[in-house]
Amino acid sequence: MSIEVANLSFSYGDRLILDRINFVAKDQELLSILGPNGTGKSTLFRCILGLLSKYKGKALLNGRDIRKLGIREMAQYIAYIPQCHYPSFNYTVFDMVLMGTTVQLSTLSSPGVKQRKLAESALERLGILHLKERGYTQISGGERQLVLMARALVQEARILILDEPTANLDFGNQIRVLTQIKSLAKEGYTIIQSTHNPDQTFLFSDKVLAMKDGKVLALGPPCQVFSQELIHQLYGIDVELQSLYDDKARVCIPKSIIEAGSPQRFCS
Ligand SMILES: Nc1ncnc2c1ncn2[C@@H]1O[C@H](COP(=O)(O)OP(=O)(O)OP(=O)(O)O)[C@@H](O)[C@H]1O
Repeated sequence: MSIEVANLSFSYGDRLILDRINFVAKDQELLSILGPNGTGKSTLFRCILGLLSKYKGKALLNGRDIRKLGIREMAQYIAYIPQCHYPSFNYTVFDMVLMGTTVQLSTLSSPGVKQRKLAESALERLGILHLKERGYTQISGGERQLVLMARALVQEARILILDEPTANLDFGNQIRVLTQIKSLAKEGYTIIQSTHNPDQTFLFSDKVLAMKDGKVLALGPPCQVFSQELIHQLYGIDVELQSLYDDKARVCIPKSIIEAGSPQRFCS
């Protein structure tokens, strides 16, 4: 399954937010979108999902205009995890996940043994089976994010669009979730995520789209895209980019902090 965005531009009123965005995400690919706050990442997702439809250019799913897909068809292909999610009712975690299976069911039928097993195994895969009977509104923000991830998995859509999936997670869960996301891509999913962490983006992504002020600054494999200049362009921060483990990892070290550090703090 592929998502292609071609010359997509979008404005809120007369304020241009997205300016001729182009990229393709294919199956077995984890594409990470990196860019400062307010640069248009969520807006881009909302355009791709057809939640904002008055854009110029194209957003295509396997060559088809996504705006022409019905809601049900869309849910069969694309699962979306937004940045924030506030349910109005305190469903149990298990029911929240089970709701993700409804797209597989015909009208008026309810989830059965197969769907319940799917929900259990998704909770297990993400290490949150112990939360199963808890109320969704009574768990932490990070735990909720993991539940939404489980719900996206049981939807069995082959394209995942994830808006900052690790934003509220502790370091261990960030790595666990990114590892799961990466392994889903290897299994054949097409995954597009937004992120604010350059080091993790380098480590986990197959492709990176760097954007600022609604424009694409760079697009390509992390080893080609990542540079000190790019980080400076994106965030206005001077970094030293340290390459580790035969360039399997690159770590951004803010120069100003190192240069200003006292001998005591840095134990030298
Ligand atoms: N409904 C709206 N009406 C008008 N402007 C909006 C609306 N939603 C977002 N914006 C503006 O559009 C721009 C892009 O917002 P968007 O949420 O897409 O950025 P983002 O890159 O996802 O940011 P972040 O990393 O902080 O989540 C911002 O300047 C934002 O203030």
